[in-house]
Amino acid sequence: MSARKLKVVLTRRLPDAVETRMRELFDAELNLTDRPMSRDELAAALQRAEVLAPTITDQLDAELIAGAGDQLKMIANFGAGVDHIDIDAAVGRGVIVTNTPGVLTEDTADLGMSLILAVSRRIVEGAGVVEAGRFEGWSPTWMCGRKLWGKRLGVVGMGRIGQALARRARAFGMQVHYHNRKPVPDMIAEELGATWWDDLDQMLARMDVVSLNCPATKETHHLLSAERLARLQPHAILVNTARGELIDEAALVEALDRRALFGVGLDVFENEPKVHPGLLGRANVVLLPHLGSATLEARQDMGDRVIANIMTYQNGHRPPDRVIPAML
Ligand SMILES: NC(=O)C1=CN([C@@H]2O[C@H](COP(=O)(O)OP(=O)(O)OC[C@H]3O[C@@H](n4cnc5c(N)ncnc54)[C@H](O)[C@@H]3O)[C@@H](O)[C@H]2O)C=CC1
Ligand SMILES: O=C(O)C(=O)CO
Repeated sequence: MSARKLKVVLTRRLPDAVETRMRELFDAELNLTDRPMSRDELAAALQRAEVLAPTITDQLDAELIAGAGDQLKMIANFGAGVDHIDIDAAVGRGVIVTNTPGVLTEDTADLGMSLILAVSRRIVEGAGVVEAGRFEGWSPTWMCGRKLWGKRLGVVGMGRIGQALARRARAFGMQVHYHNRKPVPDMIAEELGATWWDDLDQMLARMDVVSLNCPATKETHHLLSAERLARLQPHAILVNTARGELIDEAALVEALDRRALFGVGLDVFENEPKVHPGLLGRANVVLLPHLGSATLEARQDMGDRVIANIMTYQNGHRPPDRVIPAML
């Protein structure tokens, strides 16, 4: 391939070092305002970019992709999840889509474990009591949460992050169970002492903690429907660091109203950044603003990964993180 630099359009600010490197390597157009692009702005960017480098909040649906100019060759996503991109539409037009898996795995798993700990041990609620000056002294029966040691964790989606979470949970003495499209290789199952459940409904009914770690796809939309939420045990904890669309949020609020769960920890929401009002103000619900990959290190690594994908393409090779419809 020629030494000509590719025209790369970034939809948001990225870490400084990533932007600097992008400018060195490519004909990079930065979004210095950091204001998310409107649909019209995205459509216009798709008319001039050879490579669009969007983030997970840019909705690139079939209509937008169909309207892209012929110069568009690649969508190099800053983020692991690609549910905001119509992959079929892109691939159908010969546009390569890449993402940034792996480099945010440990950080997102840390956050998942933090949510499990925060909900089970009532950490946010307890901190609020002290902060409000309402701590009146230790009591044998006050503010008791749930023990994790020896309890069952059910991971839904035993991929990179699911496995990294399972490793952490093992260190906390939990027994690992999982539901995945297919069982993980024996070596990994053995390392994690993990039990595979073909039937999600059956697994949900037996877990003490359930963590969602699969991508948002047509198949996983409202995977935790009202019916499935009703299968959870009343002492169960539900944590979601994957995508909000996996849970029917209105049904979750009803389940919380019925005290059908011990507690919930969410990093992602169905209509992000909107949060269902019924989730707010509850002592047993911990809500975070989509912080899974929010470490300086992960964000730098994600940027490096975007650059590696574009560079590989610019050099005439197959980008390492190419997303193909069959993977989803
Ligand atoms: N909160 C945050 O900031 C972050 C959230 N994420 C989300 O986490 C998701 C998972 O990321 P990775 O672990 O890196 O992906 P991955 O591709 O390594 O793992 C996903 C797993 O889910 C499984 N899966 C897919 N469909 C399923 C279904 N219908 N039922 C059961 N299992 C199913 C796959 O077989 C795979 O094992 C991403 O797609 C993204 O949406 C990723 C990074 C950060
Ligand atoms: O990468 C992703 O999919 C996220 O949700 C944020 O890093």
